[in-house]
Parts: sequence; structure tokens; C-alpha cells
Amino acid sequence: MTHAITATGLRVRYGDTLALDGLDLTVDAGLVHGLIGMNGSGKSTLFKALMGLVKLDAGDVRLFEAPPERARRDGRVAYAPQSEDVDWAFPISVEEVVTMGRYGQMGWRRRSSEDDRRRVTEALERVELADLRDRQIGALSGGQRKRAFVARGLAQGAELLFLDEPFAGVDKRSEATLTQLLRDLAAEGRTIVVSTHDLVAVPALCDKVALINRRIIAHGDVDETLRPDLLAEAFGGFVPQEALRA
Ligand SMILES: Nc1ncnc2c1ncn2[C@@H]1O[C@H](COP(=O)(O)OP(=O)(O)OP(=O)(O)O)[C@@H](O)[C@H]1O
Repeated sequence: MTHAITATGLRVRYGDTLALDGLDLTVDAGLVHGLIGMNGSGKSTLFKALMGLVKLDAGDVRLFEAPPERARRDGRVAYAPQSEDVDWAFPISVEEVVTMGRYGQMGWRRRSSEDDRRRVTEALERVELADLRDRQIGALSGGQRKRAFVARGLAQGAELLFLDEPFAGVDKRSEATLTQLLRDLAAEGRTIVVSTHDLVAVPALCDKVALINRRIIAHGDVDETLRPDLLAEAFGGFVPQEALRA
């Protein structure tokens, strides 16, 4: 089976903070993978490292057996950042955000072709945002914003999608819609990696899950990995209440 991700010995340091410390992770293609850890455990840093957007002090990343820069250049990987990392006041419409997924193929003039526009429309329809395509991105609900970023990845043709905390600030109904969408995309062979600290959402969404605390504490099937002892290790002794309900 092709590995969508092979990360070995990742170490990332910000000044005195060691954000990742010898992290190894292999992710099979065509599944939804959860990445679970407390605040500051390195989830966002791992996404940036996997995208080749942060300097590694040590280690190596392969996406589909190639360096991340190549997977990015070929449009095979897309990243939906955490809400806090997005400027929602920026005067850009939903359609323009999704069209950004086509930039890599458009050349420097950024003039969209018939094919670009068709792919953007298909992506908007796929995430059920076609009706809201002219709306300013900040005027969407939390769940709709996440779907707009998924649409950007789909317009790009990405086979590997990283979603950083997609359920933060999202109501239960939007969460269910997003869960179904991501499950459908995985069923088509795409690989989805989702970071969350919402453990309740995990069983319905994820095929596999990894617990992270600067390195991978455990990785495998959901029921084998969300064990109280492993969660305690990942969450530094504090097992979140949701874990007991999950
Ligand atoms: N640009 C930066 N400069 C300095 N320290 C950083 C930077 N980005 C992250 N860190 C630190 O690195 C550690 C890991 O941060 P990261 O954002 O990867 O964690 P996270 O698991 O995504 O957390 P959260 O869920 O709170 O977003 C934290 O201690 C954080 O304060």
C-alpha cells in the first residue's frame, strides 16, 4: 500500500521550545486519520512540517514517497489552517478562496480558464456552498468556513488534505455535515488528516488515530488508541472528560 505520509525523526525547535521531538508517523492512503493532543502538543507544527513550511532541525518527510515541496508543487496536498491563523476580515469571496486552489495551475497572470472555473464550481457544489459563492469569507459560519477550505483543496485536486481543528467553533449539525463529507472523500481514495482535541467526534470520523505530545505516543485503531492510560500519557496525566464519554 502506498503511504501518503512517512515522517521520521522530526525535530522542530522555536527558540527554546522543542515543538516536535523525534516524531515518527506513517499514514496509509485512503483513510481518515485523527491527530489528537492537548494545546501546545505540536499538532499545528506537525502539519507545517509535513507541508515543508517549517524548518526541520532533524528528520525527514515524504508525501507519496516524494519531498513535501514536490507534493505541494504538484498540488497533491492541501492545508486548511486553524481558524486563528486566518484573517477572516480579508475582503475576499468564498469563490475567490476556492479559486486560490487553482493558482498553482494558472501561471503568473492568474487568469482562470474554463476548466479552472468548472473545477471551482464542482468543488463549491461538493461542499454545498454554491449558493454562498459571492459571500465574503468572514460572513460564513464556522462549519461553512471549514468547508470553503476543503473546497479549495478539492479545486486544487489534492489527494491529501490536512485540517487543523476543523470542529473548533462548529455546531453539532455542521460537524455532522463535515464528518460525512470527509468520510466520502476518503471513500474516494483521498487521505484526510484531522487534528482535534474533541474526542467525541473521533469514532464517527476517523479510521485511525495518533496521540501526539511532541512525539507520537500511540497510533492505531480508534478503540485501541483512545485508552485511558495512553490518553493520560498524551495529555500529561490529565484525561479530558470527553475521553471518558468517547
Ligand atoms: N512561531 C512560533 N514561535 C515560537 N513558539 C512557537 C511558534 N509556534 C508554536 N510555538 C510553540 O510550539 C509548541 C507547539 O505549538 P503548536 O501550535 O504546534 O501546538 P498545537 O498542538 O497545534 O497547539 P494548539 O492546539 O494550542 O494550537 C507550543 O509550545 C507553542 O507555544
